[in-house]
Amino acid sequence: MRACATAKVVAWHRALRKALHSCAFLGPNLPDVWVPRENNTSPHTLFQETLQWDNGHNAVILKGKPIAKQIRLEVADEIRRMKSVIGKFPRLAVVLVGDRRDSHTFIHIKLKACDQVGIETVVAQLPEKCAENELLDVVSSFNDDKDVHGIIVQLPLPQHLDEEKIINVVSPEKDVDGFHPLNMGNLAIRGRKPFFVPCAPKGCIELLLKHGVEIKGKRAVIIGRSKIVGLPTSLLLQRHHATVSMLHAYTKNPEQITSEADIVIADVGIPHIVRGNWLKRGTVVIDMGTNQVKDPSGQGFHVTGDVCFEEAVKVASAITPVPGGVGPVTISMLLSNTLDSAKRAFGMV
Ligand SMILES: NC(=O)C1=CN([C@@H]2O[C@H](COP(=O)(O)OP(=O)(O)OC[C@H]3O[C@@H](n4cnc5c(N)ncnc54)[C@H](OP(=O)(O)O)[C@@H]3O)[C@@H](O)[C@H]2O)C=CC1
Ligand SMILES: Nc1nc(=O)c2c([nH]1)NC[C@@H]1CN(c3ccc(C(=O)N[C@@H](CCC(=O)O)C(=O)O)cc3)C=[N+]21
Repeated sequence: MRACATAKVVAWHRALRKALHSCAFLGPNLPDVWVPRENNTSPHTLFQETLQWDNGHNAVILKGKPIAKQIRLEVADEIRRMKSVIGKFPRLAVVLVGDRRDSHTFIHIKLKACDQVGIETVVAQLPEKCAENELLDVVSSFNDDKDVHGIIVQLPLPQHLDEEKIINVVSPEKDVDGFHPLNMGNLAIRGRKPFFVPCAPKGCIELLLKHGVEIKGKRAVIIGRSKIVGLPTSLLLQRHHATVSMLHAYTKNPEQITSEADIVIADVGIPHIVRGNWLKRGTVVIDMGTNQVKDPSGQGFHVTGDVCFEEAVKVASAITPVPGGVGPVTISMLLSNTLDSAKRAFGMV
């Protein structure tokens, strides 16, 4: 009886592997130099729009939405086949503490995207003043739940909670954010493969590659060194053989350093801190900033980047918009990481 059941499972897995064979891109994916997905049916020009100025300057607008959409279609397709062959699907656990309006917005975007591709979600919402042990227990219970394949703890956490302690408790094999020190450490060491690479940096590299921007040998400057974006982006760019400089709050004359860069990546969280005169003519600008600022009317909010787009677009050869640049690709990478995790749990890779 047991042998028969085992044979059936093996047959399922074989069938699923076969069914997935044509879609190689979503497996655990960190060669030393990360290549873009194989399903490259659309030339990168389809994702672009070029703005032309009277003085002959052109700037390509590096749109993220079409890239994000393509990834989502591919993820959805894999999940559909997974469901039909083995009757299983990925599940993501989302932990949200407190009531920050930006965290609520980001979680809403993530849950909606999961729903669209067939990833089931389970949300644990804790009050702002929750005890650290309460949060640790929630994370541990998701670690122990074999039907949960990915866990994210939305950051930042309220001040009284020790962020590092919480991140350390997330199982590295379910850490679809890629923030656990084991995953970050393996990303930092050349030749090693983390289970997961953080989503925003992955989105940034995907965007550059899909738009045909050469990284190897280029001078990249990252403004900001956070564990979510700046640090892992620097590690990924180094895997692609860029020469990377990191700028931070104590950097003197940042504009002088950025003006020597071929690629400038902003991850500060200060609206429009990067001005046109910080940039070399022809540079490529990736704006990771997603800052919610009040509308002039005082009624609502809108999202703006760390780069003064109106100035930068007149100098750069290519630039991401905010919104509609890296953000949507980041979300697609979360979907892709969650699918990878489920495939690993189901023995599909
Ligand atoms: N598009 C996407 O997918 C994502 C976007 N974001 C966005 O990125 C932005 C940054 O977020 P996050 O990384 O979490 O922020 P953090 O606050 O964690 O990090 C900000 C970084 O900016 C540096 N910094 C602060 N002030 C200056 C300054 N005047 N000059 C140079 N560097 C400075 C800090 O330096 P120091 O280390 O010295 O303090 C720090 O390293 C936010 O707008 C966020 O919403 C975040 C994640 C994903
Ligand atoms: N554990 C954890 N993981 C994260 O990945 C994480 C986090 N905490 N805390 C906050 C930051 C921020 N972040 C973004 C995700 C999507 C957009 C995004 O989709 N932006 C849209 C617009 C968003 C809007 O309209 O508000 C865009 O740029 O077009 C932006 C930013 C992930 N983060």
